[in-house]
Amino acid sequence: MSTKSKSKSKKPTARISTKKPTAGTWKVEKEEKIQLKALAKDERTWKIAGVTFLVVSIFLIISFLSYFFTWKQDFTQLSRGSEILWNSDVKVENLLGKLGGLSAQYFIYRLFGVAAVLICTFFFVIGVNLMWRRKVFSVWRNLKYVTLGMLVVSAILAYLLHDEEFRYGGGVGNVIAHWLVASLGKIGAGAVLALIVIGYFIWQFNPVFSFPKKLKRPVLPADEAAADETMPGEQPVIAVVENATPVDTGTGGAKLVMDTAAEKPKYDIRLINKEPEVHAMEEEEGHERITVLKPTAKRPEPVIETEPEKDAAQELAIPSKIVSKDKPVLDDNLKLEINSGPITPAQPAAPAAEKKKTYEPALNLRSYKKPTTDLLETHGSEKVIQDQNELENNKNQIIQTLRNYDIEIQRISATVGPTVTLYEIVPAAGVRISKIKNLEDDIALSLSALGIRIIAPIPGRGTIGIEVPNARKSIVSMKTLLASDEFTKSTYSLPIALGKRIDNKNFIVDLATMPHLLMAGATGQGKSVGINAILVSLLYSKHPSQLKFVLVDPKKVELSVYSQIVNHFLARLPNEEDAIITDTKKVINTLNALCIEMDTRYDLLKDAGCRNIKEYNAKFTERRLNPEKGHQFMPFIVLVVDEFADLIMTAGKEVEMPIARLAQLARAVGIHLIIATQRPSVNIITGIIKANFPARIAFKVSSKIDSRTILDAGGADQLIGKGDMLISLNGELSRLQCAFVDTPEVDKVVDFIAYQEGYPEPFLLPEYIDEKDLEAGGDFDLDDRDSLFEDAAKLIVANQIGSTSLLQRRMKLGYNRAGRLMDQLEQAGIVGPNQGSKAREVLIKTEAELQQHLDMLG
Ligand SMILES: Nc1ncnc2c1ncn2[C@@H]1O[C@H](COP(=O)(O)OP(=O)(O)OP(=O)(O)O)[C@@H](O)[C@H]1O
Repeated sequence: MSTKSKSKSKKPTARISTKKPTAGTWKVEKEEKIQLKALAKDERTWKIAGVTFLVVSIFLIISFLSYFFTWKQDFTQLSRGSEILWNSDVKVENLLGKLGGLSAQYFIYRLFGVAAVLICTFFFVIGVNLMWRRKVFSVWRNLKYVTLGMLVVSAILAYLLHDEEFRYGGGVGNVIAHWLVASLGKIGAGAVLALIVIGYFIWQFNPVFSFPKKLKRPVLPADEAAADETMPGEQPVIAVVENATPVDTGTGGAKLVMDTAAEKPKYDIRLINKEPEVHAMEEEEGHERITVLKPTAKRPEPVIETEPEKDAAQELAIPSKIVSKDKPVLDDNLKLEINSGPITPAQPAAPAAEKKKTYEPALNLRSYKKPTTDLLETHGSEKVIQDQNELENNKNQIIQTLRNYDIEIQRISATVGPTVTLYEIVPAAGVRISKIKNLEDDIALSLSALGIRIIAPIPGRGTIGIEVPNARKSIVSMKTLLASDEFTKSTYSLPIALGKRIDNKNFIVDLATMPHLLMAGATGQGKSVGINAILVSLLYSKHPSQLKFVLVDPKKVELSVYSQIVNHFLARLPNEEDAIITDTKKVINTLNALCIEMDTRYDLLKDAGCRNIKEYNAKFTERRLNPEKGHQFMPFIVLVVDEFADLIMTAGKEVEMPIARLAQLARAVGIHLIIATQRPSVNIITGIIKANFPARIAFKVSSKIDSRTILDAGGADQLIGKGDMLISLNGELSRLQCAFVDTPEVDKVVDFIAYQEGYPEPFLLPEYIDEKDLEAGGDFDLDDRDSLFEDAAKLIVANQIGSTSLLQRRMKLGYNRAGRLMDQLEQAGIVGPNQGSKAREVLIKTEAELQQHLDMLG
């Protein structure tokens, strides 16, 4: 079903009684239903409900808190129950009056005691979710915790404080505690409650229990030290080295020589809050490993204390213990036992293996769940229909037709696919293949079937193939492909389930290796379904932190459904409202912004010494790249352009050039392109585009020329439509039946994702300002400074590097804007002139000086 038909079906429908209605009643009934439905859908209704829940939660918390102070005075009155509400003579002290007092008395005294305050969070969570109309917090999880928490806490408080005047555990707590004491005795009940608390803490915090033991060999590999470049807000890593002999290296750092020959450890070494550069060096004779530790300047310099054993102390350049100024100094008699267990609560001395905790990009949307296959439909029976008569008839006709042209065959076999059957023939010796190929039309005519395609020869098989459409075709459901082991267990970076081959094997490929895809097909032949199949595959396999889409949809309807997941999976330009781009001018800006993103990513890769996004992300997740230097986890970016012809017609080179540039270079940095067009003519799929899109898909096209344009081969004109397609990949042409995913299914998948918590905003692409607009701006006028001028000046002065790419990276700017800022900084006398490939000189040395300078500029 196309989107157009979908929009029709989405209109609210009124259920109309089949009884013949009288004119008056019929109208009222219909209107009422529509109004109620509309009311439920109206966002204001949701907001009002949300505010109501929030008010209830605030009401309860205030009345509960007040109750803790006023219960004594109010108790007798409140015990009379709701009757006091109507009795104006009754006065209570609770801040929220009689209703507040009654609610508090009910929840606290009758039910859960102090633990009743947890119930307020439940109303709060529902209120917030309703207000924002999405799952900001998980109601189900909250309900679990609140219920369990109230039961356990009330029971514990009732058990511990049963003699108190105030009912800390409430009625429910008392009942549970009494029952436990009656069943298990006082000690048994206490033990059970303690067990629940301890169990909860173990479950929640998973503490490490281990006996103090001596480590066999020192552990401080280079990559662990690199991992010490902690993420902002994290605990500094504590490295523990034992059994080491520190020796002066003369490099300003220190060398720790691990002496495995020593019977007992010479030194216990502990580094706290260090930021070392660690280099693993070659083994030395008699020593197991050498590690050079060199503190860097940025963090507080460690104070070094020495506690060598006996006279070895004199040889040492560095001490056996290094502690930071702002951390508590460790006990002088450091013992190895300290290593194996937690040292102090503030300094989690994790064992070496645990210390190397990797950065998990998915953790910032921790509760995100990938869509499940039950959201999708199974279309038709899925079974390939083998009609024996049809097979026999076709076989005989093929043999007969070929015989008419004096072509004898040795053998014929058939493979029945979802849409076509492949007859493979082995011709008799001496028959020229080109002869069979030339007879394509005649064979088609005599088989009186559309869509005959002759493959002569089938590469690698030494046979000639004749594909004949099946009389009854089966639909390949997306659901089957996504549920298949090939898909669920695939290790691909960007797995896409495209469809089934003629031999019914699932065709699942990695978009990351393709690395870009060109799609063509006449209208109504399955292109939109194909694009949806690709997008849905990716949505099923990737977490929002790993993938972002840039969607270009000049037709405005095809991809609009994905706008709901803008904060999960979409990228957009800063200051743009719509993430789905429909306007040609914005497409140009977006493509150029992607080029900037590509360049920035290349800079980061270069800085990290990585060749591609995979290596880079691996290094980043191992915490070997410093986010303070602009490094960040790179999600894949997939650009989808639904109607490329429209763009090329209106914008020509302005669109073609950035697309070609991206197609040439963007693969290594994880940017992949999917470009679709209805009109695969040479002025649209130009040489330069074609050269950079090695993977191409053709649905049915209207002419052989179109087929040649897209595939460099005929055949696409003979496809039978409805998702029948040819894919040219790595120089090989395969016929597939594209997976079918209907628009309502896509809706469901998108809803499933949209309902979950997303990021606060879409992934932002760098800003791109058209050079033409810049030129129009003319010379820099100090009164007309860029809004980021001051920030840029501060950044440059703080770093003392006059580099445009620094501005680009740290301020997430496009090249043009960063360049313009740099020019303005030059004209303001903050940096010197351009020095080619070298960074500009920074003329102002301190922040104070800069402030003065800026004040002077006014
Ligand atoms: N893989 C498929 N399996 C079965 N039927 C399909 C498949 N793909 C498309 N169809 C059928 O063909 C119809 C048209 O497909 P689709 O909307 O994808 O065409 P299109 O090429 O995008 O057309 P347009 O360019 O006009 O939007 C679908 O509504 C569906 O009925």
